[in-house]
Amino acid sequence: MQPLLRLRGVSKTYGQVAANAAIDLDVMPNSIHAILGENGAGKSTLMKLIYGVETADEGSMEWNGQPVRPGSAAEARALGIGMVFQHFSLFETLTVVENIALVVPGRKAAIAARVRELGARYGLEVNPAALVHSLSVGERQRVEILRCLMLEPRLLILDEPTSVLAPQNVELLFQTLRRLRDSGVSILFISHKLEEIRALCDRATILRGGRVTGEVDPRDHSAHALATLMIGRAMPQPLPAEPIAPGNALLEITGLTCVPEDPFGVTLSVPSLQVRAGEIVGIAGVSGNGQRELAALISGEDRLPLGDAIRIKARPVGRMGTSARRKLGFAFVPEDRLGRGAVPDMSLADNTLLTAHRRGLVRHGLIDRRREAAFTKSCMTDFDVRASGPEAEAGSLSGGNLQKFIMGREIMLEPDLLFVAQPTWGVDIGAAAQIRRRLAAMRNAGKAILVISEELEELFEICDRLHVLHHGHLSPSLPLPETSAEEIGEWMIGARGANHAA
Ligand SMILES: Nc1ncnc2c1ncn2[C@@H]1O[C@H](COP(=O)(O)OP(=O)(O)OP(=O)(O)O)[C@@H](O)[C@H]1O
Repeated sequence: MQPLLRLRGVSKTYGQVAANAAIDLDVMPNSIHAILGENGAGKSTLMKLIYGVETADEGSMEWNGQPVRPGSAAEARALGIGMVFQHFSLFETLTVVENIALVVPGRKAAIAARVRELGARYGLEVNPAALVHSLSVGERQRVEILRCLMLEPRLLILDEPTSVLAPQNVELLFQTLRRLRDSGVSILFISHKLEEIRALCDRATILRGGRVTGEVDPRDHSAHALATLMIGRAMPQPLPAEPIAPGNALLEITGLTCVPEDPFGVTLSVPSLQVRAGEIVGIAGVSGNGQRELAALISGEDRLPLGDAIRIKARPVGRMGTSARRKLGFAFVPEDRLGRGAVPDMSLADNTLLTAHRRGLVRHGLIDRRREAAFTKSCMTDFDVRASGPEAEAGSLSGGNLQKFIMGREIMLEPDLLFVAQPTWGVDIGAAAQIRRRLAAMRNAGKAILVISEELEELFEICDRLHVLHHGHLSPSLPLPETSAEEIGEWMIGARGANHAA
């Protein structure tokens, strides 16, 4: 059978980095084909070459047996290739429909109707009239997927589409993808979740250091075997939590209710949340249930009219900005890596300075470049951030490497209280295990950590207690390991607690 897409000897170099080296790839019709590899292995680069947003230095591409060389995304779309990016490409100040109308022809009312119809059919519900900046990361991803589906592609490229979807939506998406495959659409699927790949894909190409190192049917291999093929070494083991008695509450939220100014925002109600020294507390829940609003209030990006509802180290901080809170020994990693976590067109060294300037990197009002470089380098070494050096632009890093850098930078500040949203989003499984070990080590050393994550397994691995956020309401504290995943799942869908009783 003729492949739908055939690549031969495709290479792409950025400066010194061979992001793709002599890649051969055949994507068959009616196939869901995974691309596997560690952070920085070259997966996104390869997809960008296929989608025409980057140009290969060498090699050939055939589409249905015909040589092609898409020079832009529009040309790729005209061929029938669609792509959902890892980093969102939506305009924040436009509505969902307006964003879609930029690439999908038709009247806005008709587009809105299709958004609703496709959303309901595929479990990708989103309000067509909502402004994108008011949407959670998960909801934005839904918009990106919907926009692609509307163009009825023959090949759909999905770069980590499930990283921000709730488990039940992942299953719905998979049903969608299988249906698409059966109707003649092939799918290129990038994910770090190996069980997902085994459940969904019929082919997997493995990349390491920009080269193809294997091609397998993932259904014939265990997740462990796939991981070993991918990273070429054994996985780090979880660090056990030491039995220590938690100390003082370093973060306390009591009786917080907050109605957002944004009409599409979520109203928050947090009766009680405490994070004490020597414990990791998790907040589970499906994205879009108030995580963004809660994170902004805890970090200080949004402020409260009265300070009292949120306390850090017993000080009311509700009216304080982020830098005043950081001065108290607080650090945080926002979920939006490229928007709030890092400035893409600044070097890693300068991005270090954004939050680490207090650690002796600025003296007498002058930046100490040597110390700045040293701090950045040790962050890169410690957290295995693969990039050319401290001068690399943040935006040139692969998604997972940028996440490792931001996590590393904040952990290296040695805060007493660390707050992280989606700590391992987009990070490969080896590096994710490493990050969880670092968080566990901080806890064992008596630090207080609050983690928002959509990955229940991750929360179960590292947390002492969990809360669940549903429709903006925070559940009571649920101890681990006594609480089952099923019980948490019930809180997540509102089958327990106040929302249920109402
Ligand atoms: N625009 C760019 N400028 C410089 N280097 C780049 C650029 N884009 C990618 N690279 C480098 O090419 C390599 C491959 O990156 P790529 O994003 O393709 O990796 P990936 O496998 O998709 O990783 P991840 O799983 O973290 O998303 C990395 O070393 C990255 O730093």
